[in-house]
Amino acid sequence: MKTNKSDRLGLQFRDVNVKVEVNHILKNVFGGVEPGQFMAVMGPSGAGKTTLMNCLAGRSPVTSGEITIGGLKLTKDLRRRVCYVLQEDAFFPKLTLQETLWFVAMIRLPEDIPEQEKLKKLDSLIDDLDLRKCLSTPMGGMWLPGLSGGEIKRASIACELITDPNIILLDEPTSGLDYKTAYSLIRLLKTYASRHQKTVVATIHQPSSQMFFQFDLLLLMSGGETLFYGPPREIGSFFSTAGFPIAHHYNPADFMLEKVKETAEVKEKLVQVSYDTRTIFTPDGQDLDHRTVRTWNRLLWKPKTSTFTETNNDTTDVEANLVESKATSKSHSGPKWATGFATQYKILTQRAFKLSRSNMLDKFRLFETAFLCAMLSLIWFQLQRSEETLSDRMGLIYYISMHWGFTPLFNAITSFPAERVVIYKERSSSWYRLSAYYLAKMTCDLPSILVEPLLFLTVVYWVTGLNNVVSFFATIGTIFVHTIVGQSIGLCIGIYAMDMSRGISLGTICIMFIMLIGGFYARHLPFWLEWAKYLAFLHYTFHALMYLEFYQAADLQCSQLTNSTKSHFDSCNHSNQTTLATFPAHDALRYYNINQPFWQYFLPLLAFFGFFRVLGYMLLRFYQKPNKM
Ligand SMILES: Nc1ncnc2c1ncn2[C@@H]1O[C@H](COP(=O)(O)OP(=O)(O)OP(=O)(O)O)[C@@H](O)[C@H]1O
Repeated sequence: MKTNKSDRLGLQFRDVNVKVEVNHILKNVFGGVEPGQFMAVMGPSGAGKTTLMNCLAGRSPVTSGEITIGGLKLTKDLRRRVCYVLQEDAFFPKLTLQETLWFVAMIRLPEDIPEQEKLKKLDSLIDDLDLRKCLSTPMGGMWLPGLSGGEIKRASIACELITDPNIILLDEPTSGLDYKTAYSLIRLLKTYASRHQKTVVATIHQPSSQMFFQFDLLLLMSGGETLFYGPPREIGSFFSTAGFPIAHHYNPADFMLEKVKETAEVKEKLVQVSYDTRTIFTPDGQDLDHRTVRTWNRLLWKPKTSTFTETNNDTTDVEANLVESKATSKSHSGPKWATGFATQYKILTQRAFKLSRSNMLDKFRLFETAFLCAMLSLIWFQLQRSEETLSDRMGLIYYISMHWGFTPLFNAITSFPAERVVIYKERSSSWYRLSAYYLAKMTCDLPSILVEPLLFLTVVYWVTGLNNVVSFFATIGTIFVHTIVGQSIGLCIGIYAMDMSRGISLGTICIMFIMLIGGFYARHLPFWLEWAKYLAFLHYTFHALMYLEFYQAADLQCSQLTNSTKSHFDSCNHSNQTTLATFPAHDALRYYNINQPFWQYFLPLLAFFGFFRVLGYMLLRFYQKPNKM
């Protein structure tokens, strides 16, 4: 990969303050890194490392201070030149590394780059990050074995490097890795930074001494302040000045982290020395002028006893960079997303299909459907068309409505929190439009949620002896819409709860409410609760299916009457026939108070579908919005 001068952008920050209410989290933090350099940010827990990284990435606002890239103030446009690899790696466990990287390349690289070129770029990145041998391994997760910790971390880095950013920020890239893997990751990043002239900043916890001296620069923080900023080899003289010389055999990283965590007096002494030894070096002896890149570049700690004075680039180079980077920044102020809506939709749909293919062919779910078919067929086998079996017929129809409304509702509640972390990460980095993701998800969920009711109805409808062919197809159509409504409500609950157990509790309340007022258990609700049935989608489906069952259906047999019993149907009571008396099926509709035409039950279902789909989108957009600049 060729690197031209304008691709070389350094990162500088000074007087960075972050206050949250009364907490002063960052206090006048400053530092800088040049292209080709690797700066490690270290400090004890709570020192403010992550807060600083969030600010440098433009994901958290600073209360005061300045962050510049190549001499330009960090703006939304320039943020695109910065990538941020988070500590948590969030991937879909079932996708292979190849599928994951392919998705990232296709969605994050600009539309005008031909696919072949995108794949070439990806190929060279795979080699740079040594990922070739595990391309066909699943990403893996808690329940699915997959990539190793080091490979996952390199995959996370690859997902960010694909866009060729100038500044690479990494939050604890080595945490959870063993010594050897951590060391080789740092070596790999350092080689990458110097080969491609990238600026790398990473927070690091407890590096080995071998790793410690790999860093070009070290920013040591404590209590939100910068204690030391300079090359790691200078840390010894910093601590010596403070009266805490580092023993030869000691790992300097361990030593400094232990020291800053010691007593309040030790910490105070270090802060004091930090201020006393702080000098700002300008090679030509000019007064410090923070407004120029020249001084930014030379803003280094210089312990008074130290001979350290040099940084990597000479001044003229940096100035040249500034001019070129300004031009580059203008040329990069394009649209917010690398790809258009149609491409995003296509790529997201392909990924969602890959993810849902296992659901569609899930043996357990197919077995569940087969078992249910068998149970219902046995219980309601070839129901007689008679007055006596009316309530059985109604029970069967209510069960079908309940099952195909509540199963997708529950599946959707649990499906969304499972992908929340991945979607959150991708949206935070503006990989795609929310609308493209939402539409793709809707499209891909359809086959997987419609296949099972189709199989189920094809068997159960005929085995139990429901109405006729026309009614069969209308029933399938109604159940499809009903299933999608159930899934839409489940999605809303899942998005709102964003947590599996909260979602399940909310879902259970919702299901109980819908079930009880749906029209089967209580045909006559108290007058003050009558309105509530209109909120239950099950009410409409149940009535629509009842309508389809008794509309233009064959007559039903009357009950055997005695002198003391009466039928619910006039035709039976007035019949002179002693055997085989029948009544018209539409009398059953009247008996159950189903007096509206079919469309009056069906249209509200469509309205439910539209309402909950829009609500789900709104919740994602405004209620579960990722943090952005
Ligand atoms: N939104 C917030 N409101 C109040 N305090 C906060 C907030 N965010 C962070 N802090 C506090 O600021 C301090 C710095 O947090 P930060 O996460 O940056 O530390 P860190 O150095 O990254 O720690 P670790 O190494 O444990 O991840 C902590 O004491 C933390 O409790």
